[in-house]
Amino acid sequence: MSRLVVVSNRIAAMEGKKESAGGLAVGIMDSLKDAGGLWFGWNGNISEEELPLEHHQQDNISFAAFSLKQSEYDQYYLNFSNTVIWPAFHYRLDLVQYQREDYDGYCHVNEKLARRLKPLVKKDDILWIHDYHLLPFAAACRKLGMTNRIGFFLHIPFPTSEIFNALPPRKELLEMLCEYDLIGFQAETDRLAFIENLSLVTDVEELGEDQFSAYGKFVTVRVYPIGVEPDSIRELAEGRLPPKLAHLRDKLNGQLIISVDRLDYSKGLPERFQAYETLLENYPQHRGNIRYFQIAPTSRGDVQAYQDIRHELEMEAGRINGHFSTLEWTPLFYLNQHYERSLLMKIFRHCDVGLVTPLRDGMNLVAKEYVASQNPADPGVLILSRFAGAANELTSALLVNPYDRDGVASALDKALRMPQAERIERYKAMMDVITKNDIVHWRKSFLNDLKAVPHQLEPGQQPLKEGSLPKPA
Ligand SMILES: O=P(O)(O)OC[C@H]1O[C@H](O[C@H]2O[C@H](CO)[C@@H](O)[C@H](O)[C@H]2O)[C@H](O)[C@@H](O)[C@@H]1O
Ligand SMILES: O=c1ccn([C@@H]2O[C@H](COP(=O)(O)OP(=O)(O)O)[C@@H](O)[C@H]2O)c(=O)[nH]1
Repeated sequence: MSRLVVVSNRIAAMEGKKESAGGLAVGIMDSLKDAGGLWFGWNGNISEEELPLEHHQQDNISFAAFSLKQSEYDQYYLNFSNTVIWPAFHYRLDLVQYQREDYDGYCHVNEKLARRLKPLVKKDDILWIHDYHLLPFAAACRKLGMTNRIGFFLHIPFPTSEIFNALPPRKELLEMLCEYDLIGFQAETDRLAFIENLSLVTDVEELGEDQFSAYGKFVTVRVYPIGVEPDSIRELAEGRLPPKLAHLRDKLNGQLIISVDRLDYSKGLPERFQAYETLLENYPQHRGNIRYFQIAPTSRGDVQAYQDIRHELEMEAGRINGHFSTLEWTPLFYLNQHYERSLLMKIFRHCDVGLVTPLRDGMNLVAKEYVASQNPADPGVLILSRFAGAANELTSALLVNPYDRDGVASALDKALRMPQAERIERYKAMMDVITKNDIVHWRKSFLNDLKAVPHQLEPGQQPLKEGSLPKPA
């Protein structure tokens, strides 16, 4: 029987390791728990020695984890993935710092990982590759003669051509992506942007619904919005708050606003703090009666732009508290630390407003988790950015433009005053979508399609010739 092999840069923490805060690891873990299989990815360690893969079994999931050399971590992860692709794909060309050797290092790591994975893969295994670190992975596998079905899911947005054209290796990246049998995106806008970009660099023949031929390859391109596990979130959320937090909850009178994000410039944190400040300025009746908690664990702290955003936020939080605090009241709690996900779901349930306002986001699982954690009889209100993938599904949230601080302040005021009947109605509409498009639906629809779509290498076809991956002209 064919096995599922998942490859992603970030994997869920193995026993005894620090948990990583990111939607990709959460989503894949939830999805693999059910299907079982092999999960191949980075163990988070740097080592100059070429260490054997770290193997570990957890229920029906086998983990195989590699470490990276310092130069690989720098070029593949920090520089090309997180200082070129991540900012560009989140529409921040001003933060892109491209160097040709980083792109070479990125392709080199992809080729090396494909070589390390190959001995673990059986002929009829199905490979599911995740996210922007691994755009060239299928091309690297094909070069090694691997004929398995290989699918790819992009967790972040795919930019339109005005942005994508600025990337020097844009043609090579698109050509390598066409080595996948199936490419999945979070939203229709991402899918359309990919097809538009592809059509600008090569002849694309439309073969049928969502199916294209380009560079002599068949590729199917569809949308699969990632979901959550609503039942397990509800169970976690219903559990008891740890005594210290329960005590704090009892002490805090008034309404609570919560935000949880990796500390990332794409999440719109300074803009959000300023919107909260506008709320306190323009709606003084809330002063002394509300508290805003921002949980923001450090992420990618070795990248300069992430250090800059951290300093900016510290200053903003200090400024707002300095301006509005009284002896009895602190308006903003900024917690720059990671919280266990099981605890977050309980915290969500006790908060009246979930404030999720990224400037761009592939999906944003926190938005779905906040809703799924609520008490159906007395739910809180979700305020959600129009620019998060989740806004395509959670249309009953209060949708806002995160750049419009007056608009966000007004939505906060509305949320804090919303009658129970309206909160219940909006919650029910969102739960219907969250339940229908849950994580099982995401996994099953992607994998069923991957098994059915036209395959790159039908029997008799020759794999790609040996040689290096295409380089920029
Ligand atoms: O692995 P890191 O560099 O520490 O970063 C954490 C993850 O961040 C990104 O998550 C995305 O995937 C989520 C689930 O699909 C989605 O909801 C969110 O909008 C995305 O930003 C990144 O894409 C992952 O690769 C990282 O592991
Ligand atoms: O301190 C934290 C912060 C976040 N998360 C989890 O990390 C994921 C973040 O995913 P999301 O899609 O919102 O954004 P990403 O970080 O992947 O861009 C969610 O499941 C959060 O519950 C967590 O467990 N602890």
